[in-house]
Amino acid sequence: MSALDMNNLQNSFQQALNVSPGAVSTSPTQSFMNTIPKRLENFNSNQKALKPFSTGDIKILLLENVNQTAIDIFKNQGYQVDFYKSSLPEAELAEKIKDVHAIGIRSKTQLTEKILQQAKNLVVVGCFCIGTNQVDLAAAARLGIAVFNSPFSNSRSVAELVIAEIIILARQVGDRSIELHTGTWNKVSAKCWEVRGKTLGIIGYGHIGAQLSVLAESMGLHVIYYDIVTIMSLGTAKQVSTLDELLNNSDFVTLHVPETPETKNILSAPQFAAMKHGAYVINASRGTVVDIPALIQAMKVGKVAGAALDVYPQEPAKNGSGAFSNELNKWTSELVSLPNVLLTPHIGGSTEEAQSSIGIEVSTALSKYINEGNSTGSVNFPEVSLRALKLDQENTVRVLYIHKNVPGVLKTVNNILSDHNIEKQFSDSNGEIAYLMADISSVNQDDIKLIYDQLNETTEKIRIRLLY
Ligand SMILES: NC(=O)c1ccc[n+]([C@@H]2O[C@H](COP(=O)([O-])OP(=O)(O)OC[C@H]3O[C@@H](n4cnc5c(N)ncnc54)[C@H](O)[C@@H]3O)[C@@H](O)[C@H]2O)c1
Ligand SMILES: O=C(O)CC[C@@H](O)C(=O)O
Repeated sequence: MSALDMNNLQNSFQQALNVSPGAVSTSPTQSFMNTIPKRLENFNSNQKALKPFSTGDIKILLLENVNQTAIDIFKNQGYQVDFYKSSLPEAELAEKIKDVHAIGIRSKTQLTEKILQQAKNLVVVGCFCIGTNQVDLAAAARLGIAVFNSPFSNSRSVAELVIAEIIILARQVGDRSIELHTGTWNKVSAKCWEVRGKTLGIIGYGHIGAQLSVLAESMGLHVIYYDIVTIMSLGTAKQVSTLDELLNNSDFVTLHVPETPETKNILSAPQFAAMKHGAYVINASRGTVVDIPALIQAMKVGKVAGAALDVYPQEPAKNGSGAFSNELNKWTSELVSLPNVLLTPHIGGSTEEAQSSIGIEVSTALSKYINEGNSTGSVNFPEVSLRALKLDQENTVRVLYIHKNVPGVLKTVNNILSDHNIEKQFSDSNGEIAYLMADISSVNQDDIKLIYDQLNETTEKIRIRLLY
């Protein structure tokens, strides 16, 4: 197809884009055509650089100080990048997200259904972290918005922090350091312990729990773990069948579970009562999993001898003095007054290594989804991908059709596509939605307009994207 044809097609689809914003990504504009030589350096010689339209049209909003590696990768794709070091207040987020095609967040930004419904052009969300509880995944799927995260790039960082905290709590290093910073020399060994031979209880034996298990055993700790699924143990770690069994037998209890309705206050007064006297509690998962007022009470009576917290029910939107206060969590001043309490500002995954690999991993996944429709690794979409189109496949269009997962859709869609030459096709479903990807060859400008118009009339469509 000539560049002139592309332009004509672009213009006609631009009207479509205006009529149903976000319903279609159209052919590349002339600006895209001019950038093909540059883009080809990213692809092997005969792979076609698939773009929804001129990448200069793609707008990406990055919040919460997403790593520079991601900014570089998106800019290298030619996308427009709008970057903020912090999360945004809801009203400002609603304004900024209105016309972007992709948004990158970390753990603070809440992408509710209400916010997502206002993002008319949004096709993809990147959680530059592990947790995805901050996104209404089901609502995103219903709106045809794919969500990607980084499933384990910061697991090691969290595990190393927890190992450090086990020792710091057992030796009361935090208090000794604070005392010495203020001139007090307090050389004591009372209630200070080696960790070798002690028992670490891990609640949630996933990526982080397992990493921690190996590190803990190398320090001479015995490891037991509780999980809602049966998981093969590493080393000599043992899975226990109830949470109570873990609590009764652990000297250190650490939480590595996601934020779910079931994990809310998984440690509260009854659980603290079930613990060994003088046990230690570590939480680097989500702030909602520990009932902190109950923890404070357990510490006041000596049942819990120390605690390390990296996450909190409410956390500041950005760095700054005075940000962590009773206004945010009413028990703050009580918590900070307790001895042997180690508080960190959600830095479990905050290492150069973790943030750099997360930036690369998630930005690459988003770029592949925007440019090729590849949803492999998505946390809320069917995982669909097709091999890349080749440069010599110039009259081929890639159809991306996200639809309600109801019977009869594939028949309708294939009736539309089978009037043309379907070179390859793949579809899969996941809960309420399904995703079909098809490469249609030997098409001209009229064919593509017809395919779009016919698909756009189907009642089950959620979102259509056409890529060249
Ligand atoms: N502090 C930080 O900076 C930081 C960094 C990374 C992850 N996190 C948090 O840690 C959590 C865990 O991370 P991960 O990568 O190990 O996740 P993961 O999904 O690999 O592992 C979570 C484990 O918890 C188990 N689980 C779920 N519900 C449970 C329950 N009710 N009781 C017991 N076990 C349960 C799961 O079966 C799974 O094995 C993430 O969801 C995230 O919220 C925090
Ligand atoms: O980097 C963050 O803000 C979140 C880190 C962590 O909680 C995660 O979910 O990976």
